[in-house]
Amino acid sequence: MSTQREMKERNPWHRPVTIIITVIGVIAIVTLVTVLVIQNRTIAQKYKYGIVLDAGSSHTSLYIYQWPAEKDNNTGRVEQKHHCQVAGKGISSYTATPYKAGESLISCLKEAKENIPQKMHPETPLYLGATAGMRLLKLENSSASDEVFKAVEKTLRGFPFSYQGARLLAGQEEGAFGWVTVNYLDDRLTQGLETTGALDLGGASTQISFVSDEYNGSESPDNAVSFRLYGYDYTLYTHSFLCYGKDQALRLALAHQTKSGPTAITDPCFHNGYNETRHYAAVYDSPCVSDQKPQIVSETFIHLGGGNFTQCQEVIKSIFNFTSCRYSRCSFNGIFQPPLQGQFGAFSAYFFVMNFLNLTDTSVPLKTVMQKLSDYCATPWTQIKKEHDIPLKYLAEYCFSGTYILTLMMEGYNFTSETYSSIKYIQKIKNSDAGWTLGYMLNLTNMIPAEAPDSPPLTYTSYVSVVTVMAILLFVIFILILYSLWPKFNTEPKII
Ligand SMILES: Nc1ncnc2c1ncn2[C@@H]1O[C@H](COP(=O)(O)OP(=O)(O)O)[C@@H](O)[C@H]1O
Ligand SMILES: [Ca+2]
Repeated sequence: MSTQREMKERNPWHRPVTIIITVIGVIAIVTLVTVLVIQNRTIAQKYKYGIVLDAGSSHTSLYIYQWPAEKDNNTGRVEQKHHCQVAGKGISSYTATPYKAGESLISCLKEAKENIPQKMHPETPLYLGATAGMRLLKLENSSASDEVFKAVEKTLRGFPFSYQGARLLAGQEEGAFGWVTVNYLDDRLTQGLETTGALDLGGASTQISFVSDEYNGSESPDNAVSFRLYGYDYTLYTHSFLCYGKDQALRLALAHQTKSGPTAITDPCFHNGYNETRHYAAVYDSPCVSDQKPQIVSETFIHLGGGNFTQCQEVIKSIFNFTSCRYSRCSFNGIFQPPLQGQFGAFSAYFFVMNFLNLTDTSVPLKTVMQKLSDYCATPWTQIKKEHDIPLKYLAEYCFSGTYILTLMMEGYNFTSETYSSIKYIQKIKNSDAGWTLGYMLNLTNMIPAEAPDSPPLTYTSYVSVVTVMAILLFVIFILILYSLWPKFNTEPKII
């Protein structure tokens, strides 16, 4: 009995005061860690938003981006939250009724209102950028393009967002912002890693953008875009070929085949059995081909399919001009291009077309890719129609588009069977679409700083772990000190 009492008295853990201190200590640590975690999480859950409308030649898309509010103006990841495809054609097709170009955007803007918390609407920037369709319209009829912009602006101003303007993007901007998007999403810019080139194929224009050690902007300065991003300097080579998007390239190919004004053509880029009557006026209704219009023999011609990949390649080659180059080297049409360098991301129509054709795997030898495409082009139209349930207008064009893509890359840009594997067909990177819109918004909101921002030395997880471990350690030390002093505490009451 007395030994038990002695032991109890010697062991401080049996004293109520020790138990109370321990409980208080544990509560303190739990509270500290909980406060840390909750405090940080509440901030991280608050988002800011931005909206960009991509008014392309074939259609308009609305993108909503979001980023954590406290990482504003910092390296915080901006990501795509929502995408809405506007019904109908691109805004440049509404020349006869410009107000309808504005109206066409309403349903996507309403969707945007639903996808962004109401209290954030007034501080959400809203941008519209128009590309090659509007570039062509401006060339053709500049007052019509002004009317379309006015109509679109009127609609955009009618929404509660912070309207930042609707404008025509220059080809260099379209190429450069596509490059920024790809490299931002791949996290190459903050790290100063070797960048990825960007290949964008639209309906009316196509862009190529990459960094080459052999290009500093002195030769053909129009192709240079210089940036300082996160403390690293870049001089980008970029070029946008107007009329070489896949829809205008098809017009160029048709124009080449109807030079003499025939009543029928057998087009090797369309399937055997394909047979459509086309109006000369419709084919030549674009500034890309209007000057090549033959003296009209008849109003229409019959467009027949020949289904021959090799001959299709020859037709497509003839829409490129390789004869003149006043620089050290050129891609085509006398446009300077430095040697290709590094990896490339090929997006928008590059992806749609190659994905449809099941040809996105670039580790497959180019010869095999060409053989598969050749087989596809040689498949009769009746069989193609049976095998695929998509609108016939699009279905008919995949042989042409696939052949155009390979010819543009190999003959136009000078990729080889060796460098073909440096191309990756991409649609999205980490859930955000590859395209110029994200880069455009990052630039206009100053979200990519020129200098590397001062980042906290620890990541969030390491920070919480260090604080927790330190708190526990301090508590243990405190208890040990208390324990070592305990005999003194105990002796006095014993004497009494
Ligand atoms: N699912 C798809 N399959 C094939 N082509 C597509 C698909 N979706 C979009 N496209 C094509 O991608 C191109 C997009 O071009 P767009 O951005 O509208 O023009 P631009 O960039 O020249 O202004 C168009 O040729 C359009 O037909
Ligand atoms: Ca586009």
